[in-house]
Amino acid sequence: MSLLEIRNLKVEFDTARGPFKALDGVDYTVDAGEVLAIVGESGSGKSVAMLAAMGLLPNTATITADKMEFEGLDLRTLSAQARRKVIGKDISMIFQEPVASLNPCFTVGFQLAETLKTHTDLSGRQIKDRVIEILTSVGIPDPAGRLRAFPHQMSGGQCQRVMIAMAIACAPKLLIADEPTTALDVTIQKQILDLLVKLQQDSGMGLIMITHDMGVVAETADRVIVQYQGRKMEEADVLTLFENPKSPYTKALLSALPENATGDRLPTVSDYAEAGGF
Ligand SMILES: Nc1ncnc2c1ncn2[C@@H]1O[C@H](COP(=O)(O)OP(=O)(O)OP(=O)(O)O)[C@@H](O)[C@H]1O
Repeated sequence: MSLLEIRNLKVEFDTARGPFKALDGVDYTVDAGEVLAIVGESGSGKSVAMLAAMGLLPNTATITADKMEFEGLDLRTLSAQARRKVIGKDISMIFQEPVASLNPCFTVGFQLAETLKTHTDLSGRQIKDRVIEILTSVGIPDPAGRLRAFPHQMSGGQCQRVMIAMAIACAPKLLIADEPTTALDVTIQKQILDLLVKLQQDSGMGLIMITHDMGVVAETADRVIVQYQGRKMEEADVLTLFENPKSPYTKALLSALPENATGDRLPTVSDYAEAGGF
């Protein structure tokens, strides 16, 4: 049984300008121990798909799917109470804006402890020990001292490490990382990616990496789904995708990498599109 299995997922938003189809019949499967990258340009529906699976879309969204299961548990029919037991514990998510994702009014230690209080039966002492242990595992120096730090007293890279710590605090079976390095400096990006891959390998959890960056795909993924305008263009293992891309859109994405620039300007995906798109 797959960890996450979604069939024919469709999401439509009710907007002031009428219905907007953000996702049109996409399938996703992730197994334990696997890294799936979902890649595509902004607006292709990468985040919407995962937010739909986690039940985090606003009620202007109409979600349908033939199947949406986590370890065989039907996510479509879960009550709010049952969902809270799964989301944040067995499935957790990190977002691209680490500083904005943390609450500025509470210390890092408090926020981490809250996650553990919500999802475990650990005592106060055990929670403190576990918080220090997790901060150590995500590479925060002087973790005991940092418990009392507020998010604004930490760098963007450190805040992202704290977000990762919160996400893995309850040893999730599936971690969804939505553009986790986009807001960070290039050197820090590499460190955070390496950390995520190490944590994934050590724990054997499934990891879904949402990204628009083919470099991130190459560094992390086992398998890749390429999305464009709410549809799946291609799915392949990472080597096949880079060596033998099938879809014109994947070829365009790869051709538009800066290292493939030949003229005096960087190529864009649309340079490779046929009239009317892909
Ligand atoms: N709450 C909403 N109401 C209306 N439209 C929405 C809503 N949330 C997302 N959308 C639209 O759905 C489409 C897909 O959005 P999504 O955030 O999944 O894109 P993405 O591929 O993750 O891109 P990005 O990397 O920019 O987040 C976009 O056109 C977006 O504007």
